[in-house]
Amino acid sequence: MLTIKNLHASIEGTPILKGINLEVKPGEVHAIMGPNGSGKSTLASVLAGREEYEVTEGEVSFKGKNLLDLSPEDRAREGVFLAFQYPVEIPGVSSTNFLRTAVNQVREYRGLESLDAVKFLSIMKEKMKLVEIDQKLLSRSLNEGFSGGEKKRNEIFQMAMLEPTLSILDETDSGLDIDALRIVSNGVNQLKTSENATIVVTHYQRLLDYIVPDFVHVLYNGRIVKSGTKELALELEEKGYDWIKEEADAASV
Ligand SMILES: Nc1ncnc2c1ncn2[C@@H]1O[C@H](COP(=O)(O)OP(=O)(O)OP(=O)(O)O)[C@@H](O)[C@H]1O
Repeated sequence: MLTIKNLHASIEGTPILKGINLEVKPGEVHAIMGPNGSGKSTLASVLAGREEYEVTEGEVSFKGKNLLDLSPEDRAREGVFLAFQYPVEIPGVSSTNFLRTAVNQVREYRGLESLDAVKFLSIMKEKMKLVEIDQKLLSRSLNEGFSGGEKKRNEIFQMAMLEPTLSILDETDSGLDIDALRIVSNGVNQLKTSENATIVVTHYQRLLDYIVPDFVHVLYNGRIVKSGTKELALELEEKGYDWIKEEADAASV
């Protein structure tokens, strides 16, 4: 579904991603871990098409198309969803209106008919249960004044509504209380099918007890320097990153 080959990307002339290779197949969950500043959010942003980043080398194919050729909007329409590390506030636009527009745009792109208000609200009610989100929150301006945890929960609610093929969750666990972590993770798990895939960027092994990954990758200095199964996350929790940094630094000399 997603094939990343030798991806290099820079921001303001500074190289951040220095040759990422990754293959994600339908039905898989991949966790990306790694020290602060290693490039995890940059990778998520480059995949979503954020324009501050310049891809200087490499290829990304998504469902057989060249992802890098598509605008951020078309990537979303194709089914790429990025849950932000810091969700943006959009004053004056209610979550409900924002989502109805987004959902209908995606449906139009996929050749499906638009949802009228009644149908939209009934789907919304069903998905609200999934992430236990309050209706009151959704009638407020998008993310405006939402607590950190409410923003994250709302991101997963948006994901539930948009039914993406590839979801990229950038530190969705940060700022969540213990119950919210469980609720958000349950939501992600229930949205999992054999056709879609998830990339979870996280610092904490704890999240991976809930969202169990098929693969864990360690990003360091703009490259994936180690990949393994969920046991790798446990090993990192126990041993930290120094041993991986040493291995990677020794290999690059
Ligand atoms: N405008 C910029 N100019 C130069 N360097 C930048 C710029 N924006 C980001 N960076 C650098 O890019 C590197 C990668 O950042 P990124 O946010 O992708 O890391 P991360 O792995 O997600 O980190 P964290 O775990 O702290 O969230 C960091 O060293 C950061 O300082």
